[in-house]
Amino acid sequence: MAENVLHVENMTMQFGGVVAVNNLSLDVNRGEIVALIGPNGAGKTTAFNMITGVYAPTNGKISFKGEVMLENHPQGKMVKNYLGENDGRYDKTIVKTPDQITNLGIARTFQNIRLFKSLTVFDNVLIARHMRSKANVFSATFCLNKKEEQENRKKTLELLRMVGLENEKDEIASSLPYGKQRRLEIARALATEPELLLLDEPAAGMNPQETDELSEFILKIKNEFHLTVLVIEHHMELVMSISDRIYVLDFGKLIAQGTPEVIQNDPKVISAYLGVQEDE
Ligand SMILES: Nc1ncnc2c1ncn2[C@@H]1O[C@H](COP(=O)(O)OP(=O)(O)OP(=O)(O)O)[C@@H](O)[C@H]1O
Repeated sequence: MAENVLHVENMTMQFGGVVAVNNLSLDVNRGEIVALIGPNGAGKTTAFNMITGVYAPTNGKISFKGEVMLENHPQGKMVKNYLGENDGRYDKTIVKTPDQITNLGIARTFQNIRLFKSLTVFDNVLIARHMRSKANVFSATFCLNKKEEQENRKKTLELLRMVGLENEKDEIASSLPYGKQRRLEIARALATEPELLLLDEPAAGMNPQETDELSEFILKIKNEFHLTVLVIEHHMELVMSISDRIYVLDFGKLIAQGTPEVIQNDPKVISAYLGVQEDE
């Protein structure tokens, strides 16, 4: 039987009077690539922000590898103002910071590339490794744990080799072409040794050749790093070519789920996208 890695249950995020994500449930099993798609403003990034601890959900529960990782229910003013479903179903408040979630084995990239632009490719990845290892930036700077730092540097180089950025290791991050900056951002996420990788619009801003290379790259790192992947993407060709299963959000609500074939032919999905321009 498939081993569940991520289980999202009745997750709702309400900002004031806006229900950005409305009672979303989804599962991602070990080794799968699952896509979360939907028109602009459907709530995809908000869903990622809850899973990675950026926002505490207003209501609902999220488990990672069978253990409850986050749980919440309407509190304070929201008790009266809650517009979502399943009110009263959850009674615990379990919160985690993004760092704690990274340490559990979940890493993400962002819609807008977030690199240390003036640092080298090597240092960008090395800093990300410090998130995971006992040595922090302070102890690394002052060489407090030489052996561990040597190991970090070795692993950083190995990772750059695996993602095809070894030749660019001494280049300044901002000088890389766009496609390679995206690859570096993914390498930084991999440096924290995740089991679950969340990619937020990895093909945004890429040309067709870069997008094709990205599809291959995602499949390659999935296999080489034994990853489970949840990806938000507007680029339908990429989504359909790499995903095992797809969830579709519209106005915060799940409107369809299934294999790429099922989703492509679902009238609800087609109508949600009608008139909506695809971001390339
Ligand atoms: N911090 C916030 N405060 C208030 N409203 C927010 C906040 N973040 C998101 N929203 C609203 O929640 C809704 C969902 O936004 P979200 O960015 O999650 O959509 P998305 O599907 O990722 O869109 P896109 O494809 O354009 O990136 C939108 O109506 C947005 O304006």
